[in-house]
Amino acid sequence: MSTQGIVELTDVHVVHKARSGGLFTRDRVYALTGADLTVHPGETIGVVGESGCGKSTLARVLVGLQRPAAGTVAFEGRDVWSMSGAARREAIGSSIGMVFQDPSTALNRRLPVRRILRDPLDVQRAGTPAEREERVRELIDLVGLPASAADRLPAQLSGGQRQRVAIARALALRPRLLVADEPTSALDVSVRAQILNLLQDLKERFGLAMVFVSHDIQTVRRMSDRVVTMYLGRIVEQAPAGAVPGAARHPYTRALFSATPGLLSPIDPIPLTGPVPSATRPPSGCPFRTRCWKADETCAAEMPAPEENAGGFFRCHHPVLAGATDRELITQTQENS
Ligand SMILES: Nc1ncnc2c1ncn2[C@@H]1O[C@H](COP(=O)(O)OP(=O)(O)OP(=O)(O)O)[C@@H](O)[C@H]1O
Repeated sequence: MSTQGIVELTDVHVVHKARSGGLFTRDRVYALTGADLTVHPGETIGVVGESGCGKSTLARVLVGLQRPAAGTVAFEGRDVWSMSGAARREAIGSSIGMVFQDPSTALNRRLPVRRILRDPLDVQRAGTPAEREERVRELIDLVGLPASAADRLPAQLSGGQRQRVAIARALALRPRLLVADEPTSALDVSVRAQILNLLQDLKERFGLAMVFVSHDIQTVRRMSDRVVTMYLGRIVEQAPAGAVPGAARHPYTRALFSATPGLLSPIDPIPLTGPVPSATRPPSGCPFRTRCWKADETCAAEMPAPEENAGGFFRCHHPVLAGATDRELITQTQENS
């Protein structure tokens, strides 16, 4: 795609101080390493990977909440971390909204919904006070809440209604991109589909781009145009969602997807053996090598360079065959173990 991205990450690294028992230690957590990602107008990117692989960190970098240790984050072509704080907040507020996992903690519990939704409009001085009131009414309607919700406190709403408020707040300033970090995982199973449908409707209605972080691979695949696979702080593959898992070349993407019931032929999943290494001491070379049935000394020596595939890329010295079936992969696994 040649259009300018809404957000563009170039070689972004995030390193945290490690904590143990609430105290900082001398260790470093390599939460994000060398991330390159461009979010184009109108597309949905799904981010998958096991717990702790850096999905939330990536989401926080994309919305300007996390300053990288190195690399650049450009919004609409402008490097946001070289801007003043006020200019950055304005650039972020006008282009990106974020929905967090748990609306109970993301919303100010002392404020009624009307105030929660007015807050971003007041901060950015968006229109006259009367226009802001009108926008609040419009937002409540947009997310399918009754008008009476305006006067309620978050605690007086259900979990699903609270997440609708959080989505309305994220949309208040008419962003071009919505970043949703596990937006349904704190909700009752019965309302998850409604929230996903709402996000999908809003995306289509306003032509929003969306970055969708989830543990639920089926949902990611259904909602997304492009799937980004993360492992231990690295983006190891990007592929068109419709082509995953068949065209995915990274063994980790294949293993993740093969463990999802209903996606591939119903045979044993490709085993992911061994523990996930610590993000404070990632393995040399390819981070996945300690769990990969194809790893050899090359994998220990160097991180694979990105290789183009199906409109995306993968980073692997020994990629799986495009289109290989589960059974072939399992056979490869057995032959190589
Ligand atoms: N503020 C922080 N201080 C120290 N370490 C952190 C901090 N935030 C994240 N980490 C660590 O960075 C790594 C990436 O965390 P992140 O939350 O981005 O992963 P994730 O894939 O979103 O995980 P999950 O799916 O469990 O939410 C993990 O090892 C995590 O423990």
